[in-house]
Amino acid sequence: MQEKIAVIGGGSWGTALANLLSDNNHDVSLYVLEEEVKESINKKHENSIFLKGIELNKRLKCFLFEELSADFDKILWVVPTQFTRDTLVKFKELLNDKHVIVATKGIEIKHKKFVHEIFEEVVNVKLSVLSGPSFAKEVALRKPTAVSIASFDNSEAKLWQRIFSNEYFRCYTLDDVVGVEVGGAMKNVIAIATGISDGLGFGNNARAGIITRGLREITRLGLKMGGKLETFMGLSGMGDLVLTCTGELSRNRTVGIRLGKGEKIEEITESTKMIAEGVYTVKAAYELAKKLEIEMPITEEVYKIIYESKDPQESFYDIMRRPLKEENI
Ligand SMILES: NC(=O)c1ccc[n+]([C@@H]2O[C@H](COP(=O)([O-])OP(=O)(O)OC[C@H]3O[C@@H](n4cnc5c(N)ncnc54)[C@H](O)[C@@H]3O)[C@@H](O)[C@H]2O)c1
Ligand SMILES: O=P(O)(O)OC[C@H](O)CO
Repeated sequence: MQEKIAVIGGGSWGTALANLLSDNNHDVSLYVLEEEVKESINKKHENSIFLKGIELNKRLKCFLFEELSADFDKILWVVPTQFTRDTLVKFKELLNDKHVIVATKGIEIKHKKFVHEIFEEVVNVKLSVLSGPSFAKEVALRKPTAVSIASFDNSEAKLWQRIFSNEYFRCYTLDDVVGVEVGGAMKNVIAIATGISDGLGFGNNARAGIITRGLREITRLGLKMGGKLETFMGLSGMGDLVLTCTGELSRNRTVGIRLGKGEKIEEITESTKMIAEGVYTVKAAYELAKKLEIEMPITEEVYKIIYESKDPQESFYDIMRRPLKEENI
């Protein structure tokens, strides 16, 4: 069935998903912040700022945020985490009671909330989340991709599964919103760590060690937050972690490589309009781990490298020199 869908957030991921939904013959309106993004999509069928060089479905229409109306009952949210609360407050009246799916990944620094928690605080909607190993560029190029869609209400997850799935995009449903969100947010932090390791010239052994011990940290936090163990072994857990820690398209991994090679975080973030969510999530996660008394040594060192200018090499040897322990605790 053809659906009328508003996509809010015209970065690379919002654009790629709006394009996918247009491929699925839905009537899609993409709402963006930047006038130049609107112009570029409507006139050239390309997002020349955030997804340069990829031809988009010609049926996709683009509008500015302020043009959003109450005319939609299905909404895809792809605004980066740190801007989600303020943007949501602006659109609150238009979103209440609607079917909303969130594809944003991260933890809010100010309130240390995951994105579904921000929604729960600000609006009253039927909420689902979409996450998993999915680089925007590959989805926009229609390369095969598999993701998770989670909702507290199984019929909502099934609704979005039908809307999104096609021959190049396969969606699996589950009920573990918390587990999916923790995996999606925290893999960005661990990807920065593997990038730093590679930037320092450490090898494959180090990268595999960080991925595996990183999954342990993610699982520890996720279980404490109420997520389910099996979710961390799935697409939004291990799947996205492996992709982001090893894929050359990852912005988070790239930030890490540049840090490992000695660049300062300010020069890295100022050099691009794209958002590497892990840079912000790590601060929230570091503080959350302290509050919840969870051991997260990789997260802690990434935090210190970014926010306390700690020498990356020293960080890695500090991780290695910790008291020895059993693996499965
Ligand atoms: N790009 C990917 O491959 C990918 C894949 C899966 C999930 N995600 C997640 O999707 C979310 C959106 O990221 P993206 O990759 O589409 O963005 P992006 O990095 O490509 O672009 C930056 C986005 O930030 C927006 N922005 C900047 N300032 C803003 C403000 N003040 N208020 C509101 N919006 C503002 C821009 O309009 C733009 O949409 C992130 O949580 C990201 O982790 C991205
Ligand atoms: O480019 P990154 O590091 O933001 O990762 C993008 C996606 O989250 C990968 O699933």
